Amino acid sequence: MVIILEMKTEGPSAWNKNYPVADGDRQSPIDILPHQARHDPNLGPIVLNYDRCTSINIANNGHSVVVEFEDSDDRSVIQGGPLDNPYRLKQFHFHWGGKGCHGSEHTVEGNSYASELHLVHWNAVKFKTFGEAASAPDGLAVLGIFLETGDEHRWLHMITDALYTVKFKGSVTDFKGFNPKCLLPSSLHYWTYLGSLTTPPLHESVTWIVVKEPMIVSEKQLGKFRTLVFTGEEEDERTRMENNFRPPQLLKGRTVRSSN
Ligand SMILES: COc1cccc(N2C=Cc3cc(S(N)(=O)=O)sc3S2(=O)=O)c1
Ligand SMILES: [Zn+2]
Repeated sequence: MVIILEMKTEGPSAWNKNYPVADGDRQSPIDILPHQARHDPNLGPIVLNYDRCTSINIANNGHSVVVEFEDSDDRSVIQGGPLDNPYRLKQFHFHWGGKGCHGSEHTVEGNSYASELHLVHWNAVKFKTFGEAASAPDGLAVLGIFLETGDEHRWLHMITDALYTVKFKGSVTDFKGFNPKCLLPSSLHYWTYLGSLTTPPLHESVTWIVVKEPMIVSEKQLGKFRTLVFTGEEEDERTRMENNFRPPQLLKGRTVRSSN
């Protein structure tokens, strides 16, 4: 008798088995309804001080491609908007779909974008380490930027040209001198709400700041993200890295505020 144990990696709908917080009251992402967002005149502009940021490496962590930053001091921070103090840039990564499909995590009136960039920052004023901040209600601030397909993005090639070096899960290569400010759209008007990490451990520790204006990238540039694989080089399988997004979660009475 042959017993075949199919060890399928379980998707977002099964996360609540190992992470009960998946069914919590402030989960992310969400569907944003602009007309139901509360315009809050007290919400100031987002201020990004990235001029002295220090990128370290680019990696494939088996879920996404991540660029890590030096965060031992306040050399690159986000502040203003809904934040009470500066939050340090730790890393950024992307979520995307399959060919021709959409892959953003947040949606706007039920509409997805092709992809979504997350710039992850932590509250080093209140917490000693990123790990401590990542599990505290006011520990993280993630700036979300939608990616829409259109013309080629003039600076995104600096990332897509490096993707072949991190094709496999667990690969890391040097990635110095990159400033993510070059990826931002011209306007930083935003929606903000209290939410969570969108992948396990799904900690409800994120003040989300979702920028309204998408950055425009070409289909060709986006296609390069799909040359990555979820699997390690030593594994037999080569599972294309795509559709690494969590679908929208219940709002559960939360208010989304709009900068204007
Ligand atoms: C102890 O907590 C830790 C320690 C190390 C890493 C993480 N993370 C895991 C998932 C995750 C998901 C993010 S998203 N898509 O909402 O922007 S950001 C992020 S993380 O903070 O890097 C948490
Ligand atoms: Zn993310």
